[in-house]
Amino acid sequence: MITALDRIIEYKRDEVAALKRRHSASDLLRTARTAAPPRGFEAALSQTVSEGANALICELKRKSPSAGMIEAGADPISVAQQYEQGGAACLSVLTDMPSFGGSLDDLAAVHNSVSLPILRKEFMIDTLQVMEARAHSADAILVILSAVDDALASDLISTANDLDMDVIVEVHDEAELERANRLPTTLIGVNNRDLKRMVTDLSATERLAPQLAAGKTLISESGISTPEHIQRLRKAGARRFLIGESLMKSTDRIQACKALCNAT
Ligand SMILES: O=C(O)c1ccccc1NCC(=O)[C@H](O)[C@H](O)COP(=O)(O)O
Repeated sequence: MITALDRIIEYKRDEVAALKRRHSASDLLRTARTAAPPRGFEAALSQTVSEGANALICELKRKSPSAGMIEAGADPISVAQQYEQGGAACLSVLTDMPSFGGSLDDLAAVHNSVSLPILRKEFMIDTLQVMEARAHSADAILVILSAVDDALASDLISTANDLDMDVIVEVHDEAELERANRLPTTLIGVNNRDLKRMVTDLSATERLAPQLAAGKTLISESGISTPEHIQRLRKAGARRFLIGESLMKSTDRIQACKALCNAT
């Protein structure tokens, strides 16, 4: 069965080939090393949790394969500022255009309008994309284990770490979590979205949370929209949450963020 992720990875190969035609690794590395210093993504999450709040990573997401159009004309600056005012610990900016309507311009605009650390949410299949992320001031990247083998995952992680960026390794099931537990990084995102059936089910976090290795930190991702969802996921041990669609659709993003930040 061909999933939405398979389709995305297919065109990502063309995008990466075009990126390689435009830039050499040494050019991108040079630009990456002169970008604004990383803001400390993982540290900001931990700081928020240590202060007793839920650490939200709030996402700019104009559309998606599962939801279709969410908000085509969303202004990245006002969305990011609303998230910041609502108490977000960090932001996530989708930079994929064909499926999510995002871009690197969004990343730059958000970076310039708020002081929160930012995840470049992209489908990483080459270390050049990591350098490109840092060159555009991203503070963290996502490594989706369904899309890469362990060798590539390790390369992506070490490239990010060399540039002082943090990494979320994303898993969907037990087999991917076993791989994530062996990788040299702390943050593990359990994605509640089943990419085959295109449905979200918070029980993914509940099932996988106890299987995180010692020293790993859980982030629950996708399908979170209410304080009751947060309360349920907190019972499974989650304190860090990646939330996109429900906040993008909210008519009052600031209040929606605050309610999720403070849910116990
Ligand atoms: O959101 C999708 O439809 C999707 C499809 C294929 C690959 C990835 C997809 N989403 C990326 C994400 O991980 C979410 O944007 C993120 O976890 C936030 O989820 P949500 O709060 O449900 O928007």
